[in-house]
Amino acid sequence: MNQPNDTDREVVISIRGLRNQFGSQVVHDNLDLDIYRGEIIGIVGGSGTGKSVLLRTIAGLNRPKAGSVEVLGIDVLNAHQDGRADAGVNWGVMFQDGALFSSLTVRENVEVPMRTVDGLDPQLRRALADLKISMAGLPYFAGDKYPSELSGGMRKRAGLARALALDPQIVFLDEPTAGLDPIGAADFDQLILGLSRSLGLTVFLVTHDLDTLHAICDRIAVLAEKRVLVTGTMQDMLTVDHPWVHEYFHGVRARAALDTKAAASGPTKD
Ligand SMILES: Nc1ncnc2c1ncn2[C@@H]1O[C@H](COP(=O)(O)OP(=O)(O)OP(=O)(O)O)[C@@H](O)[C@H]1O
Repeated sequence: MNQPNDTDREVVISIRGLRNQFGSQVVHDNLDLDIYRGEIIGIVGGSGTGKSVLLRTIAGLNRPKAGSVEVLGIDVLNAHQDGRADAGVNWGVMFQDGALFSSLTVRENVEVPMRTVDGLDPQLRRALADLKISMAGLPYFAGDKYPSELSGGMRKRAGLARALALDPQIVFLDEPTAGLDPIGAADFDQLILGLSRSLGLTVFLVTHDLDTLHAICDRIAVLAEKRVLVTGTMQDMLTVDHPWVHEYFHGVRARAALDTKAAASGPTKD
């Protein structure tokens, strides 16, 4: 279910024939996926279908058994060290709980990736970290706080600030709205949408959150049967004849998410 102009779009992540296996458990088998520049793609699938493993594989944190993963033209599985480093600075990862270093302040956490940049003046590094902290929607004083002093939502924003540290072209977000209240989740969605549109960021978003899919995702990729079963818009998903996909996009929670979206769009004209 490709969009009509998919062939004209720049592919920034290309996955072919991916196989991930742990012991006898095959998680992905012959998985293919293309991701386009500037899009927000939501990765959905039942529990254990390998959404996080896919994220980790693309980000070079998990070595697959077979297949190819190209990010921004670099073969990340076989790139020599320099090539891998080049690709690495072009993406940032935000894990579910922010995965911050507890012994460092938020600012110091955001500065960690920046320390890989040779010759960066410490004062400038600090100022850049403060910029990322405010881009992630945190108040100015958050930079001096330790992760334990922040709410869960603020920790996620701090994790996002760190993912943005090196001005990446792609960000990987693992269930960014999990554990947030509905208002906090909606705010986070809008933050991601704003960053993607203003910076041209490509966003790879693992989520279970139907509101997020409705609110900000340009495309959705469904993981099932060890591969990407289908990709397309939310509208496309409603027509997919597969038991899990049908239940997910037509179930009670899906209807509630549709109602939320309709309410957010305001009254329709007759
Ligand atoms: N390092 C690992 N070693 C062994 N098994 C693993 C490893 N990483 C993931 N798995 C297994 O791979 C499967 C897919 O895991 P993954 O975390 O990607 O699922 P998921 O789709 O993100 O699930 P959920 O929606 O519940 O978060 C699971 O059965 C998990 O136990």
